[in-house]
Amino acid sequence: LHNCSHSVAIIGAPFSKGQKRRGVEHGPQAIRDAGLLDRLSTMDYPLHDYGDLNFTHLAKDECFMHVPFPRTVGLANKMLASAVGSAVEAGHTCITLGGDHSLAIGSVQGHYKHCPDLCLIWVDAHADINTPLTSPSGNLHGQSVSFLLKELQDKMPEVPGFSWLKPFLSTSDLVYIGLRDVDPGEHYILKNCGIQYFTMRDIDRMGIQRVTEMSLDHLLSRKQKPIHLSFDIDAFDPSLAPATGTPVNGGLTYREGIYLAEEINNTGLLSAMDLVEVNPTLGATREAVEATASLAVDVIAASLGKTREGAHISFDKLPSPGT
Ligand SMILES: N[C@@H](CSCCS(N)(=O)=O)C(=O)O
Ligand SMILES: [Mn+2]
Ligand SMILES: [Mn+2]
Repeated sequence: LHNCSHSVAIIGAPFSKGQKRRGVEHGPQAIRDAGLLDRLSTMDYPLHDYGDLNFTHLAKDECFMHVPFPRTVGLANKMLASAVGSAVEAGHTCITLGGDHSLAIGSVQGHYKHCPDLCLIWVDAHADINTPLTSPSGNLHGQSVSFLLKELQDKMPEVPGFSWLKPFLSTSDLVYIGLRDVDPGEHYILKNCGIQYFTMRDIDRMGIQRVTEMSLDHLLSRKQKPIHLSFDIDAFDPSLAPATGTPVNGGLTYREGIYLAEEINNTGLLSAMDLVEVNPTLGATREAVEATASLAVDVIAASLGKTREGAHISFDKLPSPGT
C-alpha cells in the first residue's frame, strides 16, 4: 500500500547525541521559525503537527568502543520509530525535522514497519555508512545507514541500545546523491556491497537531471515503491547552508537541490522524509542561520509539491465575482 497520501505529518526530533557539537537539537525550532507550517498550509494539505518529541537523555550511558551515547541514541530512535510508524499508519506523508542524522535509524525503521517495500534516497555530502569498527569519530550520525542494511550485519557488532532494531533494507533499495566526503571504510562498503551512488563529480559530469533520472530508475524501474527521502542539509554548498555541523565545499546549488526535490515529488511516491543537521548555533550571523533554515523549508515544500512554475485551482472552484 503506497502511503503517498496528501495529508502531511510533521514530527520534530530535537536530537543531538549522534554527534558532539551542541545546537543541532534546536534544528526543528529553527525550521519552524523559518515558516514551515505557513508554507505548507498554503499548499492546501491537511497538516498534522505532532510537535517535538521529548527524548530521554540516559544518565548512565558509557561509550561502546569509541561510540558515545549509544543507549541514548538507541532509545531516541526507538521512540522516533514509534512516532513515524503511527503517522505513516494514519496515512500521512511523514516529515521528520532534525536533529542530527542518527535519527534516520528510527525514522526509516518506523516507516518500514508500515511500508516494507520502501526504498531510500540519501541526499548528503557524507555516506553515513561507517560501522562502529570503521568510524573515525565514533559519532552515530555517521553510521546510520550501517544499522539499516541486511548485507552489513556480519560486519556490525551488537551496540547497546539497539537490540530493538533488526536490519531490514537491501543495498539495492538505496541510492546516494551528493557524496563528496567519504571515509575509506565507507568507500570499501559502498564498492563491496555494490551500492548505487552519485557523487558531486557525477553531477558535474552528467548534470542533476541525468543523475536524478538514473537514481529513480535504479530504485523504481522494476517496481514502484514508497520513497523515504533522508535529506541532510549539508548536501547543499556551505555558501547556501552554513549553519550545519560538517560542512564540505562544493555542494549542491539551490537549483540542483530544488530540482531533485521536485522530481521526487513528481513520482507521487514520496512517503516519508527527514530534513536533518540544521544547527542554528553554527551560523556566523543571524542571516546565515535564517538562510539555512529557510532552505530547509524550501526543500521540504518542493518535495511536497510546491513548484517554481506556480499552480492554480480550477476556475469553477473560485468564488464567483461579486460574492
Ligand atoms: N564520515 C565522518 C563524518 S559523518 C557526518 C555525518 S552527517 N550526518 O552527514 O553530518 C564520520 O563518520 O565521523
Ligand atoms: Mn548525514
Ligand atoms: Mn552530511
